[in-house]
Amino acid sequence: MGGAVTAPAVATGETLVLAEWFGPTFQGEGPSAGTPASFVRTGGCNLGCVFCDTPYTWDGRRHDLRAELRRTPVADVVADVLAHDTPLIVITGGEPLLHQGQPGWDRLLNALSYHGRRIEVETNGTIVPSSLTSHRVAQFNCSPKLANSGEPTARRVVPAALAALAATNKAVFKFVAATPGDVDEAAAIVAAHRLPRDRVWIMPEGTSPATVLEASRAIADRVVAHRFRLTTRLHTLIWSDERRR
Ligand SMILES: Nc1nc2[nH]cc(C(=O)O)c2c(=O)[nH]1
Ligand code: SF4
Ligand SMILES: [Mg+2]
Repeated sequence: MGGAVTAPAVATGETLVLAEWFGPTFQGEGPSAGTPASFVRTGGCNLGCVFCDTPYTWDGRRHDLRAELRRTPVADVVADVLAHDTPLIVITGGEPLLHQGQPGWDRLLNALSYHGRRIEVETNGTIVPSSLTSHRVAQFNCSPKLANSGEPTARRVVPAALAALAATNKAVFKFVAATPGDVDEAAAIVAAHRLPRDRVWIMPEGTSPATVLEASRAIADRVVAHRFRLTTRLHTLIWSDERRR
């Protein structure tokens, strides 16, 4: 037990390093696309994909992370997103599961579910979810990265994490693809890790309406051929790469 010098948990614990939180908007990607949603975007990522659309959450070479990221009281974030009055809160990043184990993470999930919000977590599928995370999260939108990310296989495909996510029965698997070959590569990962095929979504790469449409046209036939599901990026079609949309 701590002695008299131990600070009470509330003084130090219930914060998270965040890039931004925003809403109301729509969930733009995956099975819940079109659902009114608010977003909490955490700081930091354990990967560095070449196509990343949020490098300001992790890339200190291109961005001033001391300006972009802030240690934020979770109570402030919860009050703001509840006021947006959306049924869905999407926690994204960066890689949000890096924040597991911090008191602020548990507090965020507990508070949002106490208030009846559906919680989705966008994750790159390389980190095992904790039992509290698995309990509170309604859906993991798990996006294993392909070779087109520029990351080596051993960093981007972590079998134990994929297995743990699949075992929650709350994961959908969303692969970012620009070419038919990317879709085949996704299919190989699905087969190798026995991911549930009826929960696989392919999403076009792109940060503008033109590039999202171009990628969609390039991959559509191959997505059908594999009998996978296709999602678009609604927010990108509408708002391009505007932040906080
Ligand atoms: N509208 C909207 N939907 C999203 N779905 C996943 C997002 C993300 O950045 O992870 C995202 C985002 O940034 N905006
Ligand atoms: S895993 Fe996601 S947030 Fe991290 S670098 Fe890749 S695309 Fe960006
Ligand atoms: Mg985004």
